[in-house]
Amino acid sequence: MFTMEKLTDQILFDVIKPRPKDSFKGTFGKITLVGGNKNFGGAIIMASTAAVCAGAGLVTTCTDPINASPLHSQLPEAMFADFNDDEQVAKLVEPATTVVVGPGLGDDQQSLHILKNVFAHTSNQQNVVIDGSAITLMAREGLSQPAGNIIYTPHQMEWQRLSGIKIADQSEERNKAAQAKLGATVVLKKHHTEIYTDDKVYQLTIGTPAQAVGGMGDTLAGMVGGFTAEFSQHPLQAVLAAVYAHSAVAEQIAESQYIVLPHQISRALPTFMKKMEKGHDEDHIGFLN
Ligand SMILES: NC(=O)C1=CN([C@@H]2O[C@H](COP(=O)(O)OP(=O)(O)OC[C@H]3O[C@@H](n4cnc5c(N)ncnc54)[C@H](OP(=O)(O)O)[C@@H]3O)[C@@H](O)[C@H]2O)[C@@H](O)CC1
Ligand SMILES: Nc1ncnc2c1ncn2[C@@H]1O[C@H](COP(=O)(O)OP(=O)(O)O)[C@@H](O)[C@H]1O
Ligand SMILES: [Mg+2]
Repeated sequence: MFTMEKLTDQILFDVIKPRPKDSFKGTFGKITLVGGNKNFGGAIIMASTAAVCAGAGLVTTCTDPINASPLHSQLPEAMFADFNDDEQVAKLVEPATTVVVGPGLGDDQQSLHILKNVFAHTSNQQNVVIDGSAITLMAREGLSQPAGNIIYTPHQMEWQRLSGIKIADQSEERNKAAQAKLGATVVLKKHHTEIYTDDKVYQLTIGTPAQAVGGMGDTLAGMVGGFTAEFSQHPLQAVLAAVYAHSAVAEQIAESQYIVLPHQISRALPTFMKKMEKGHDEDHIGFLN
């Protein structure tokens, strides 16, 4: 048996620091997100919003062209590329600090083609966040894991598809063994999300059913992408901080709302992170206040 390490707000203070004065957007990483077919444009827009609001330096969204105007009307900070243009996607994937693939990608032949193209152009220097449809497609098609520091963000059914472990059988021990085989970080999303890494298993002890809303995981994928791009010196710490911040902000919003809209978490992030950069102080009664 492994003992899960419970995450605390310390992870936020460890990761979120004042920005160096001598910096520019390139200091905070480039992120390329790929997803959002004709039906699931919202997913990649939510992921991209999370990445921008988390503070990634430059954000590019590769998606179906039908999503270009909705993307820009919500988020002019993001650049757009057509996810069907293999060459352009390759050019955007290669230099990225972090690639996020899967939110709303879909699971048809076009989605599979796009995923294979992305996987062919990642490298070991990059963080690659694999979410949603990309996990489902990998499992169904038996695709090899691409190069990179791989971070999977499955919900329990996606993890069942990827690991072969039925939801009812997803024990810490079995999950850890499956993670070790993959050699990747696995963020197993649920109430009290678990993060499986090479060395340790971490557990989130915050989070609320007010988060059980479509798009909540898309938002997390964008935050994990944003944090790993921005805080790229410590990619694992960045993943843990993103998971923690996602639910900490949600809890704060849920104090006055029955449900939390995923984009509200993203929009609250700049203010939340400003509080975190100050670290603990004597007035620190709880960062939620
Ligand atoms: N606005 C948008 O554009 C949105 C786009 N989205 C995009 O849609 C794509 C498909 O993703 P997906 O998660 O919706 O579907 P899929 O992978 O088939 O899994 C669902 C199946 O698994 C089952 N299930 C069992 N346990 C579960 C658990 N703990 N958590 C979740 N599911 C669980 C579940 O059971 P049921 O709920 O039916 O009882 C059902 O049978 C993906 O690319 C995503 O990014 C969404 O983010 C929504 C907003
Ligand atoms: N009851 C709950 N308590 C805490 N967190 C939850 C709860 N239900 C869902 N979540 C969170 O919401 C997110 C759902 O992810 P996912 O199913 O991939 O959503 P989507 O694909 O619709 O964006 C995860 O981060 C999960 O931990
Ligand atoms: Mg999801």
